[in-house]
Amino acid sequence: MRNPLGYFIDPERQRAFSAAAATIGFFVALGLFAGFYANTVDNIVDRFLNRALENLQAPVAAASKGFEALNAAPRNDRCSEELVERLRDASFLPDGINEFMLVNDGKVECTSTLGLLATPFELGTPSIDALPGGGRIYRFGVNLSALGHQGQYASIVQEGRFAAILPSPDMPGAAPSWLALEGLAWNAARHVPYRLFGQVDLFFDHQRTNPDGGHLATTRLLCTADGVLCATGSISLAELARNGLAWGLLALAFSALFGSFVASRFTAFLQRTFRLEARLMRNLVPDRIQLCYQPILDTRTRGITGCEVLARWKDLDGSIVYPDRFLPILEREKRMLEFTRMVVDKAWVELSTCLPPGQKLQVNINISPQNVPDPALPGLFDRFLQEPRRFTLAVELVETERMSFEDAEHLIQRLREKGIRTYIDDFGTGYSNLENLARLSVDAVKLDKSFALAPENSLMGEMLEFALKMAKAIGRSTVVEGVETPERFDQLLKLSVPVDYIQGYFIARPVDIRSFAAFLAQGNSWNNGAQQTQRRA
Ligand SMILES: Nc1nc2c(ncn2[C@@H]2O[C@@H]3COP(=O)(O)O[C@H]4[C@@H](O)[C@H](n5cnc6c(=O)[nH]c(N)nc65)O[C@@H]4COP(=O)(O)O[C@H]3[C@H]2O)c(=O)[nH]1
Repeated sequence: MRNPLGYFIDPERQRAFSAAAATIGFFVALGLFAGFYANTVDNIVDRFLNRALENLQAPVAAASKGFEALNAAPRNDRCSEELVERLRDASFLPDGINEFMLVNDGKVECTSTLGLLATPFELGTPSIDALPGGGRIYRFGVNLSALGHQGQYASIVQEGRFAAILPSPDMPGAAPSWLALEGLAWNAARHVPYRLFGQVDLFFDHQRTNPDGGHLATTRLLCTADGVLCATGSISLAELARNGLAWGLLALAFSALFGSFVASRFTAFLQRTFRLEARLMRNLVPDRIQLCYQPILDTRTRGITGCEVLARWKDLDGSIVYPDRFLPILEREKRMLEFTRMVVDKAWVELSTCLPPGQKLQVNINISPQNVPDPALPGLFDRFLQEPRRFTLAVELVETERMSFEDAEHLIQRLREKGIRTYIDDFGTGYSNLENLARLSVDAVKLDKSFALAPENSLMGEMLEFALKMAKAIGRSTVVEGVETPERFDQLLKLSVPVDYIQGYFIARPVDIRSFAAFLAQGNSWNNGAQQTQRRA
């Protein structure tokens, strides 16, 4: 079954996952910024509403007391010395910082500080807000210089005939441009709200659109516990966006940066976790090793007398990885003995169960130069050696500059004592040469496939016969690999120096154990290549 992790191997998919990670990173960062900004806005609104409420409480309390005292008296409809005195008394109540006055038909007739006015002061119609329940509120901003009060006052509130001037609530620091505020003193008993300052109707807008006082609403309301004082704040989203544009752009840029940072970390993580090396190291298990068997033809009997065991590794996505890619990694990670053990064990299981008991076969196993000095290596082949009637073993080793002659010769001797043959593989390439070959007492030489694959009249082609002669001269058996065509096959059989064994696609490609067993069962015989080719055609 395909391992789901195999999905992550493909670089295209890794890029897609990284792009998704970048998008998530971008939106998370943007969300955090937005959350932080919303929280900051929320805090600012709260701060101003609280401050507004705090600042309203003292003057409103004083005004209420004043109205109570004035309205308690029986006659209060016309100005008189006695009424002015009472206006003054109301003004001097504890915390009484207000100016009280008597208003008839929108005209101030007397005040606590000016007494009886010779000319009644017109409060003016535009300042009156009509409210549900019949209340009347004079809007702030009336110029009261004529009453002797310099500058602007926040509000004139009126109950019945009496009115009071409430100073603008003391707001330390101006509210931001995106926040409009309104303060009301709500006389619940009489259903009369006195608007004390701010933008008209915010309170009623809020009541209309947010009956439950929704937290995320663009208007917010804060009232004292007794419900008498309320401050309403309204947030202008357009103004807020304009105001926060620079921060917004910065947040976008930072979020994009963060997104690309997340993507780069995620890509690095995927590449680290799913690079071939990491995949192989985590999954070097027998189940992932696949073996192929390539037949080896004995030129004297023209029959298949042996096979080379060739390993592949099955990747997480089910694809097959060839030795040229995974062997260098296993060498680097010093896992070659473990790997060779798995190959030998698996080859034993497959060959001993799938081949008929009467089938005699030489099994050629590749080993790594890293295995050569390892004293544990010869012991790996014991199971094969217990069935000498079925299997003989040969170990193929490639010469490298890293391999010491002493170690190699020691291994060859130990293997020979156990009845195992040794082959020099890929002779003619890399580090291998005739001098080295003569010094090692191997049983056979496998000429590198580049000899057989070379065009007939090329230098390499000519060298093939020469290399065979030299190998024969020092008493080694010979194997020619890489025979792909009937012409090359025929040509090899006609050489003055006979080749002992032939291996290559012309005989058969490396195949799995079932196909190999079927191939052997056919009992093909290669009397000559042309005949074989015709038979196959
Ligand atoms: N073009 C062409 N190629 C042919 C022909 N006949 C065979 N070959 C290929 O040549 C390679 C022969 O194996 P090698 O020289 O031992 O070279 C092997 C061997 O050195 C190493 N190797 C394979 N399996 C193992 C293993 O289990 N252990 C170790 N240590 N090395 C292994 O990997 C090398 C490559 O193995 P493969 O990729 O299987 O490649 C194989 C085989 O598929 C042909 O007619 N034409």
